[in-house]
Amino acid sequence: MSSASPSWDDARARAVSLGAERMLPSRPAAISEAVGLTSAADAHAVVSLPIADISAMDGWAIAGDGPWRVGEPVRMGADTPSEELRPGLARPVTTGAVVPPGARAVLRSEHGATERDPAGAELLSLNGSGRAASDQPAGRHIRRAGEEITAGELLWAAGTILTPAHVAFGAVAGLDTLEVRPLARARLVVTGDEVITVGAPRRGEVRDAFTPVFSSLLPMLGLSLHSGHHASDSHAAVSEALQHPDEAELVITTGGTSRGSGDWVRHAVEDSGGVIVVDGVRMRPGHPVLLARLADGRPLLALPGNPLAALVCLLSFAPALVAGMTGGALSQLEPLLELDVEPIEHDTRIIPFHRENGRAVATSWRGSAMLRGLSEAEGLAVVAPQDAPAPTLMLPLPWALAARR
Ligand SMILES: Nc1nc2c(c(=O)[nH]1)N[C@H]1C(S)=C(S)[C@@H](COP(=O)(O)OP(=O)(O)OC[C@H]3O[C@@H](n4cnc5c(N)ncnc54)[C@H](O)[C@@H]3O)O[C@H]1N2
Ligand code: MOO
Repeated sequence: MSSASPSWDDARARAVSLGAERMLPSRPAAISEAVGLTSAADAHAVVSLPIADISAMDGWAIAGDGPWRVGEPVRMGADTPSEELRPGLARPVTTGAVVPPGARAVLRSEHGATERDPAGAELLSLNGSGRAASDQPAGRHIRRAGEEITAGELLWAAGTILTPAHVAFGAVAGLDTLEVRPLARARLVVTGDEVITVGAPRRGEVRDAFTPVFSSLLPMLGLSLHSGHHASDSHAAVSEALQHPDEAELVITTGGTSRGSGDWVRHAVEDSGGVIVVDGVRMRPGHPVLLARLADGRPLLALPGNPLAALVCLLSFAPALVAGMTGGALSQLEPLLELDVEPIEHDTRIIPFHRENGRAVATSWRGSAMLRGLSEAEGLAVVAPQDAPAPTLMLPLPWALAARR
């Protein structure tokens, strides 16, 4: 970490700007493929919801006062009733059926009873519970056309990350294709001569913590894993890995960020014509993290090798890069009340926490090489430094909801 290292907040803002230099091009996508992508344009309802006045209950559309003479059932589908329902008439409807013009209300099936008159016509009257409920004021159980949204109204704004709820809403409002920005593809470069990828490590080795999780973790952050590489701890190997041309829009490295004899990322960036944009961050863990613009213009997020530090930095800065690349912004973090952690002087502390009896408790397993605390965590507490006091915030874990039942 150099003396010019930014605060955690400043580094996140710089990551957004770095990403915005390489905004992803937009493309049309089928709505069924849009969850997790970013909307590149404002989206508008094609139809009003509901599209017509429809019944909210199974029962009868009624006009005037009862008893009512019962006509043909209204059928579901595009063949909608056009004939005026005159006072004294009723037509059976199911939930969602278009009510005929002239209908005053829908009488739900529990509240009416039918019988045949001597001439064989079907007559509908309120039954006991219908009379007790006095349930037929005008408009009762009719969902009015456009009561949720009208055709042409905004569904969501450009820059929105599309959730299953957006996609379901867009589908019922008549959309088939959306203009989106796709997931940015990341090239992952894991460095370290001691890092092994299978089996139990021997003394002096460590098992790679990152390769097994990045392919599923990156999509939770708006990225996809384009390719994974393992580079040994040499200037040549790390330089080659950083300069390798491919379709990835950004590069993520792990390890080799500090200033030891085996740490080559900083040199490899600079010697190949890249520019370090953030040289360490005033945060613990994770202070050696780097952000750079590679010689070919692609952003680089260089994560420290210690596993907790690396994942904390990934969760801190990858969403910021993605926000920049997709024309979005970082959302405000929620305050995390009642967490008892001492701030430190200059650095933001980021600590996994879980809840015990409803209270947030910081993990004891908070060492930057430890994953034990993170594996039990519900979120990360972001504790502002003493020299810039601010409320403790919660950085969500993207997998936390999926881990609950
Ligand atoms: N003289 C100093 N030494 C260190 C400082 C410092 O400020 N001055 N900072 C320490 C901190 S904090 C961190 S974090 C690390 C960052 O180091 P690097 O990014 O250079 O990472 P490495 O040295 O390559 O590895 C650190 C540690 O993590 C293990 N590791 C690496 N890759 C993996 C992997 N894929 N899976 C699991 N574990 C991994 C590696 O074996 C080391 O134990 O620097 C400190 N030193
Ligand atoms: O900053 Mo290091 O990342 O504490 O482990």
